[in-house]
Amino acid sequence: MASELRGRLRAGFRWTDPGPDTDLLVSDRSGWWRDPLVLDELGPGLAALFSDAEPTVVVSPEVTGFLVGPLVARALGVGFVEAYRAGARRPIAEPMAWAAVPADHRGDQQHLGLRSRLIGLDDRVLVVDDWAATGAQARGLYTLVESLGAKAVGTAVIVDECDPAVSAELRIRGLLTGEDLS
Ligand SMILES: O=P(O)(O)OC[C@H]1O[C@H](OP(=O)(O)OP(=O)(O)O)[C@H](O)[C@@H]1O
Ligand SMILES: Nc1ncnc2[nH]cnc12
Repeated sequence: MASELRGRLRAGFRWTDPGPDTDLLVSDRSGWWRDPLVLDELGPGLAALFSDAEPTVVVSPEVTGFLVGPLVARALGVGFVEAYRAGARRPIAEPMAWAAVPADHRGDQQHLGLRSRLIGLDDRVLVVDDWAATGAQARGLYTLVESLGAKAVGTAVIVDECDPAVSAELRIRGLLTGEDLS
């Protein structure tokens, strides 16, 4: 099952050239969501990366994390909590906890926040996202959930292109590496 899922993820991914203003290619992940087999298998596939960790809740950053995180929560039989990027929308009128995110793969500094009543002292949090590049989102979310007394058990991503030392430090596990998509 995992190898079929990996094959579909590789087949559904494209690097896109956005034009002459930049040398950088951008990732087109839309083929993943368009493939019913990927939608069906992604949650169980990512959940299996942490079958040993007994998470009690999944936390994901907006915006692509809001798509992937609930699939994993469903597979684990646990709930899902949204982590919002500061400034991306109107303020949320409920008590929030915030943490700074170190500069990410774009070099941007951000803050991520979640509704503080949704994470408890006994929670074992699995961070889920589509991609880890520098590990900045994972690092920021660990700071955030640990500020609420919870434990961060690790981060499950579709693509892990972090330096291996960073992946090991942050307990990031992925279905694909950057090389799988080159
Ligand atoms: O490991 P890092 O350096 O933190 O990078 C990983 C983040 O980058 C992407 O987010 P992006 O800003 O492209 O937003 P998206 O959710 O809209 O795809 C991806 O979804 C991760 O959240
Ligand atoms: N979606 C993405 N998230 C993080 N790093 C990337 N590098 C290229 N595409 C990316």
